Amino acid sequence: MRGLYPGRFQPFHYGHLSVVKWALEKVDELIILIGSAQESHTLTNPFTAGERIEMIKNTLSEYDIPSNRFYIIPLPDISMNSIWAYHVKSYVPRFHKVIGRNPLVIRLFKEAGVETENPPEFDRINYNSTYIRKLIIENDSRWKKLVPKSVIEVIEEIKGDKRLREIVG
Ligand SMILES: Nc1ncnc2c1ncn2[C@@H]1O[C@H](COP(=O)(O)OP(=O)(O)OP(=O)(O)O)[C@@H](O)[C@H]1O
Ligand SMILES: NC(=O)c1ccc[n+]([C@@H]2O[C@H](COP(=O)(O)O)[C@@H](O)[C@H]2O)c1
Repeated sequence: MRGLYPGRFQPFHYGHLSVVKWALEKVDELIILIGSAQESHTLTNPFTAGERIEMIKNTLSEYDIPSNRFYIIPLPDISMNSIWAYHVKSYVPRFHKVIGRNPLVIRLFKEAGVETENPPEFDRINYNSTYIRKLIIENDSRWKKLVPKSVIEVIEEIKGDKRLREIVG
């Protein structure tokens, strides 16, 4: 059984990691779909698809999750929501179930006849990328408590915190 977990992961945080661990108790393999792969250097999507791949791959390795249990696949958005689920299907290995809490994503896959499952919310107040980006912009180091060590390392290596502050102006 293979599952699909879509998200923007801007950045990948402990809530996302908890969803991945939760999903891997239900499926043999998980496809982590990095959506909006064409986006970067904006307030809501500061990191490139490649940077997000590094964050996720390094985190899963940090947590000893075997690499044969997951795929990390970036995918650009398309202009038609009505065919997005089919667009995803045509780019990734076959999957049996979609895991996620984004209502539009769930709706589009349900309409395409794909089974969906909602993971629980893991401390959504703190594990929330919008909040983490806000803390980074405000130069508030509490963001470092909300993401895995591997994510801090990637953000520091690419000077992603400085990038975000400069984008905001
Ligand atoms: N703390 C969490 N617990 C459970 N699910 C989460 C949590 N944070 C995000 N998710 C889910 O993970 C998927 C990808 O989320 P996403 O990358 O948009 O993170 P986010 O924290 O919601 O970011 P943003 O604030 O930038 O939208 C979505 O289905 C979202 O509902
Ligand atoms: N028309 C489309 O391309 C389309 C539709 C629905 C979701 N998506 C993508 O799926 C991802 C969902 O992730 P989030 O829950 O992080 O927003 C986003 O990258 C979003 O752009 C794309």
